[in-house]
Amino acid sequence: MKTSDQTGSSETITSDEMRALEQAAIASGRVTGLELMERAGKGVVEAIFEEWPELVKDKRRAVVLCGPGNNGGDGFVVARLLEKAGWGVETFLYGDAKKLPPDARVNYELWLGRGGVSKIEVCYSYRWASHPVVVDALFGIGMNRPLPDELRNILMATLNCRRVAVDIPSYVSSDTGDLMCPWPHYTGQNQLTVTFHRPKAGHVMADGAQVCGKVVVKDIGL
Ligand SMILES: NC(=O)C1=CN([C@@H]2O[C@H](COP(=O)(O)OP(=O)(O)OC[C@H]3O[C@@H](n4cnc5c(N)ncnc54)[C@H](O)[C@@H]3O)[C@@H](O)[C@H]2O)[C@H](O)CC1
Ligand SMILES: [K+]
Repeated sequence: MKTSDQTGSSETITSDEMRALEQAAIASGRVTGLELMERAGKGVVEAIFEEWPELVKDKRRAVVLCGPGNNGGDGFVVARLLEKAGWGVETFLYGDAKKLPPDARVNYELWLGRGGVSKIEVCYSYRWASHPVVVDALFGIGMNRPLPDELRNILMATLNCRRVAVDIPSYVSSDTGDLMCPWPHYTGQNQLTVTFHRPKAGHVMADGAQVCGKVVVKDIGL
């Protein structure tokens, strides 16, 4: 597993340490959660074009799978920035938009100004081959229980696409690298994982070291 680190250190941190850093930066007034989310989404889009430069010129199609928390919020930022770059973007939300945390809700609303959001159930019968990029923004460091079967099945159907995990694939524990659902171990190919500030243990340990594929660490100014 390669980590290309733009922040100068590949030392891993825990999800608690990451949350504490984010909260301290926000509490200091140096930055807002919304600014951190925008930087995270921008970092994901940068990493996509760095990893697959051939995608820069064409107007491509992407699917963004957004979850009920701030990882989903990052996904709505990615959707907006790709659409602004001329891509055709479809977003799907797992959960209730009305229950999104504030920063994610802002980015959900911002995205609504540019495109629709479908319920994740629509993905159950999706033809994925026509989408070169699928962004997994379902769960990040807040994942705290096994992935529901219906979400696992959707992610399994995307194995042949260029897959981009926001922060961490939604079936990997960010603190242990354990798989949070039955998942084939060989699936690191055409998988890009874009995380923020520092790699997490889940990117370099246990099964996470395989299934995270190429891990890129983006600085979000913490
Ligand atoms: N804090 C910030 O300002 C920033 C956060 N970033 C991104 O945010 C995520 C962490 O967001 P958080 O809301 O804490 O957690 P998640 O989005 O990962 O998910 C929480 C959400 O999902 C529910 N949940 C957890 N596990 C499951 C499951 N297995 N099945 C169903 N539902 C589940 C849980 O109850 C919550 O509702 C971080 O990874 C970053 O991507 C920004 O990057 C920077 C700013
Ligand atoms: K994710």
